[in-house]
Amino acid sequence: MGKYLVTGGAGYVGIHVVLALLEAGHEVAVLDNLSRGHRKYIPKLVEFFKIDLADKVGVEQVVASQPWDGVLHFAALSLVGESMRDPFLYLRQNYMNSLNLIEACVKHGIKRFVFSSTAALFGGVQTPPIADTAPIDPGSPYGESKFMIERVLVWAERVYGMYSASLRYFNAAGADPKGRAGEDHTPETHLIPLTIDAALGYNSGLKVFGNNYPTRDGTCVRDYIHVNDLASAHLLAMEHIKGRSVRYNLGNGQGFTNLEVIQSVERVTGKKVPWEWAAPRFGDPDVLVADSARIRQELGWKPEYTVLDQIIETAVRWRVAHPNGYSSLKQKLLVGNSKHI
Ligand SMILES: NC(=O)c1ccc[n+]([C@@H]2O[C@H](COP(=O)([O-])OP(=O)(O)OC[C@H]3O[C@@H](n4cnc5c(N)ncnc54)[C@H](O)[C@@H]3O)[C@@H](O)[C@H]2O)c1
Ligand SMILES: O=c1ccn([C@@H]2O[C@H](COP(=O)(O)OP(=O)(O)O[C@H]3O[C@H](CO)[C@@H](O)[C@H](O)[C@H]3O)[C@@H](O)[C@H]2O)c(=O)[nH]1
Repeated sequence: MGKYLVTGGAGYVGIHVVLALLEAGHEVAVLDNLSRGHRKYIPKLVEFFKIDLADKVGVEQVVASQPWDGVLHFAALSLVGESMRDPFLYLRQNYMNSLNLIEACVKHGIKRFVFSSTAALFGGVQTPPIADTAPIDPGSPYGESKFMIERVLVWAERVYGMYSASLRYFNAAGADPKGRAGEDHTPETHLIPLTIDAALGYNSGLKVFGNNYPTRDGTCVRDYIHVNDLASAHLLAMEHIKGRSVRYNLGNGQGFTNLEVIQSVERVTGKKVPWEWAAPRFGDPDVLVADSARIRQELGWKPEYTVLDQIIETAVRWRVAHPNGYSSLKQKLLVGNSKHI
């Protein structure tokens, strides 16, 4: 069993990976500044460091404090639309913060590092499905910032021998089937939780961004992967980082249009989703669908949740059980579409 440090472990994907690590019998500590995460649902036995990755000294103290078997790095700003509005924020913060962490890891002899990369590296210009060998062409500063971090990891390996796995996830979706965690961003900007909230009457309705993309119904296509399947990939990657670094595309291999997501939510909830057309969101790639053949072959990874309705059903169950998200005190705000970024 190992002891792992998880940055961004109070966030949506991070919390699910923390739970999976604990279930596998590992010890876990979380480093998070709580800017976009939730302290409340981190299990009590998990050591917690409230630190901003921009705090180079504080980050190094945490990395040096214990003999970590590995570091999993989720903490980041991660919204495509926001990054188009404030590109330098993303380029600076994601890159510099990760540099602080990676430098500390190298200095203190961390041997295994798993990094949350993204499908946004590809910009949607390739013919789907997109393999991990496809040319990199980020369509947003967010995607570019993640590519910059992948390059830092290349040099951390070449010069210092720190091996890493960069997992390029497509769209994370769903919630812990045991109901311990789910998606709760403020404001929420992601399609699936906003569509569910629209169906449940928790927001004023969904705006669908763009109807003129070169796809089967004119709306963008995404590949939705369940957070627990992402979590199992992280555990496998951590076990297998030995003697070389890897980069894997991680998705289900099936693309769904935004309108198909609405239809799925309607099937699962049995309710109509109120929605209307809105202007395209700057920076959105047309189609992102993964070819994950390499992680399947090399690590034996296999997603458990392959049907969109099944993925959405876990998210709906969590949302119905937690209408106020993680905070029992939080007032329900109509943030769905009025404040999208
Ligand atoms: N959600 C997706 O669909 C998706 C897809 C591909 C890649 N990713 C990547 O996965 C990771 C997790 O995504 P998520 O959806 O869980 O995001 P999230 O916003 O829910 O979680 C990010 C966490 O990082 C923390 N954080 C942010 N900046 C920090 C800083 N400077 N110092 C310390 N902590 C900080 C936040 O408080 C939050 O808890 C991100 O790196 C994201 O880019 C997400
Ligand atoms: O109110 C909304 C919100 C979203 N969308 C559309 O829904 C699709 C999916 O958008 P969203 O759920 O915001 O996810 P992405 O922008 O695809 O980005 C997610 O997936 C990427 C990987 O593909 C990750 O890197 C990002 O961190 C993560 O936010 C896009 O076409 C959006 O334009 C709408 O039409 N209306």
